[in-house]
Amino acid sequence: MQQALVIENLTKRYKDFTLDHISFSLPQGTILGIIGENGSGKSTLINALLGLIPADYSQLELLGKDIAAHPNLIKQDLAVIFDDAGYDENFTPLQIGKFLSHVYKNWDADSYRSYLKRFDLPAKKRLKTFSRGMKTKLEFAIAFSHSPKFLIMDEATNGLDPVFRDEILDLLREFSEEENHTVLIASHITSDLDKIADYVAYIHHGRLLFFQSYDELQNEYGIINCKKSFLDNLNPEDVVYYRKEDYSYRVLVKNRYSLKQIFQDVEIHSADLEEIMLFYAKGEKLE
Ligand SMILES: Nc1ncnc2c1ncn2[C@@H]1O[C@H](COP(=O)(O)OP(=O)(O)OP(=O)(O)O)[C@@H](O)[C@H]1O
Repeated sequence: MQQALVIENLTKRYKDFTLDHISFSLPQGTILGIIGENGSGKSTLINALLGLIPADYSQLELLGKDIAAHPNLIKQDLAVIFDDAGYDENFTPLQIGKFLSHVYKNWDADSYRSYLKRFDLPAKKRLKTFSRGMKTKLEFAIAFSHSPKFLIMDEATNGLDPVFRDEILDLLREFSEEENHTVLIASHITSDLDKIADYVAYIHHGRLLFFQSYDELQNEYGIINCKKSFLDNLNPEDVVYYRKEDYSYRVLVKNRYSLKQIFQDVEIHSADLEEIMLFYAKGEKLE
C-alpha cells in the first residue's frame, strides 16, 4: 500500500517544549485522527510537516515527495483547514473564488458555487459579516473545490454546529473513499474521530504514545468495572491503567478477547477514544 505521509524522527524544540522523535506512516486513502491534550504538540506536528516551522527529521514525505524539495508541487494537491483561515475580511466568497482560480490549476468554479449553495453561504457578502462557523464552512467549500489529494485539518470542526459537523464527516468519508484521498484531522471532538478515523495518533507531552489502526484499538482495548479484589487478581501485563471511582474500579485492559475467555462472566466494554485518553492522562498503573 502506498504511503500518503511518512514521518521519521520529527523533532521540534522550543524553550519549554519538545516534540520528540515522532515517527509514523499513513497509508493513502485513510483518515488519521490526531488526539492529545491542550499543548501536547498536535499543531506543532502539523506546522512542522507542512514546513511552516523549521524542525529536524530524518525523513518527511507527503504524497511520496520530500516536502522541503517540492513545496509548490505539494501545495496543489494539499488542502489545509486551520481554526482561522486568515482571508482578508473585506473579500466576498465570490472574490476569493476568482483569486483561487489563478492559484489552483484544478480549481472547479462550478463545484465551488454548488458548495457555497449547499453550505448556505452568501457568495456576495464580505467575510467580516460571517460568523466563525460560516468562515469554516467557506474553508471546506474551498478545500473540496480544488481536488486535493490530501486534506489536513487542525481543530477545524470545533466551531461548527453538530448538524453541519455530521455533514462534514459524511463529506470526509466520501472524500477518502474516492480515489485514495487521505485526511489528517487533529481534533478535541473525539466522538467525531470515533466515527471516521481509520488510524489514531495520540500525542502526549510531545511524545507519540501510540499510532494504531482504529480497529486494532477496538479489538485490543476493553474496559472492566470491578472491585479491588478483582483488579488485584488481574495480570499486570493486561492492565493498561486503572481509575478508582467512588465504589469501584474502572480498568483499561489489553488483550480484551483473551481476557474474555478467562473471565467469561465479566463484562468487558469497548473503549472509545475519550475513555482511552482519560485513562492515559489520569489513570494509575498497577505496581
Ligand atoms: N512559537 C512558539 N514558541 C515557543 N513555544 C511554542 C511555540 N508554539 C508552540 N509552543 C509550545 O509548544 C507546545 C505545544 O503546542 P501546540 O500548539 O502544538 O499544542 P496542541 O496540542 O496543538 O494544543 P491545543 O490542543 O491547545 O491546540 C505548547 O507548550 C506551546 O506553548
